[in-house]
Amino acid sequence: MIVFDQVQKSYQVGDRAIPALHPTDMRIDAGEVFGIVGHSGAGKSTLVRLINLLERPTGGRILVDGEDITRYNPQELRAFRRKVGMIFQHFNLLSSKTVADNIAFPMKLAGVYGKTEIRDRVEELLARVGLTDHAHKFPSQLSGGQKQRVGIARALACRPSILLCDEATSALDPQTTQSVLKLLADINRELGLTVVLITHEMDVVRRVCDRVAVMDAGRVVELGPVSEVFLHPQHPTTRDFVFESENIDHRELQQDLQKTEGRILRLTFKGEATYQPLLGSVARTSGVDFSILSGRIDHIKDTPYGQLTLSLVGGDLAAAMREFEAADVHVEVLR
Ligand SMILES: Nc1ncnc2c1ncn2[C@@H]1O[C@H](COP(=O)(O)OP(=O)(O)OP(=O)(O)O)[C@@H](O)[C@H]1O
Repeated sequence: MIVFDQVQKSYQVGDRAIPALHPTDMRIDAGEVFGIVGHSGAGKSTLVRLINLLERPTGGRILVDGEDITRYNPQELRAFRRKVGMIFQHFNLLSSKTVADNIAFPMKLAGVYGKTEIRDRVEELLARVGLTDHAHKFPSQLSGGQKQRVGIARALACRPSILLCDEATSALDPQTTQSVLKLLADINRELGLTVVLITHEMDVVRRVCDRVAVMDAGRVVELGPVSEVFLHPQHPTTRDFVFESENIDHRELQQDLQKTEGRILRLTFKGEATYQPLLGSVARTSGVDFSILSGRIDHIKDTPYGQLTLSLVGGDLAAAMREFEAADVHVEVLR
């Protein structure tokens, strides 16, 4: 488990201290995929680089499995860093080394692994990321997705318990993004390692994360399970991210709503409720007429969800709302 206890970070630029992370309390559980979302400059990279002390906090304590890592001596810090792998947006591979040598590099650098152990581990990792046939190629001969797979294999070389991903899919096309995210999800599930993932796309969070922190101007402004934060965003920054990921133009939506009669509800279905033929039965029993203004069905990690915006006229509205709620549907009155 990673615990931030009043952690803060300012960068010294000349005689000015620029605050990048205001005092922050936060917990990342062992074995979860934890997303950090925010606009450029919000402080995401700073927060993540504090976890392996690539940046040192200017205040507060960072506890990993109960130990304050800011108090480690250089030897303890070197051993700790082997337990934390990292992957980057632009892969950061060594262009003069082959795929196999890139993966072996952190093990050689650590100086604590034998030759056979390194060779076996590289072979195992090449198979794990699906690059066995590319072992002797150089990074320039690989696609973006393949380069990131090398980055992932290299990050896993020393068997870390934490994997930090800094915009790991931002340079990839949508299809390659999906396959890299699937690989990260598989690794998290099979190896049980904690994944901390920075992104500016809520869609990435929706696909793989268990919990998410939303950052704005050096502060965590919202934090919770993805299903809560994604389906019921509270902070304006979070709402912007969710609307953006759903391609909703908020102004257009407001204009559409103004043209519509009656009560406007947003219904959120989760899990099995997503597939129930509920609208017809509610309309029949309550006598309410409805028209659908917008709707979508998708998944949050493996859980299906649906969201419908409806306008309702006539009938017994209170009875309709009771029936929705009894079926575990979250009802939000928009107007
Ligand atoms: N080494 C540095 N020296 C001075 N200021 C820095 C340094 N690194 C980051 N900052 C500043 O700290 C703030 C947070 O930066 P950070 O890189 O953590 O944000 P971010 O959310 O990761 O942004 P991006 O998505 O663009 O990478 C920004 O105002 C940035 O300009």
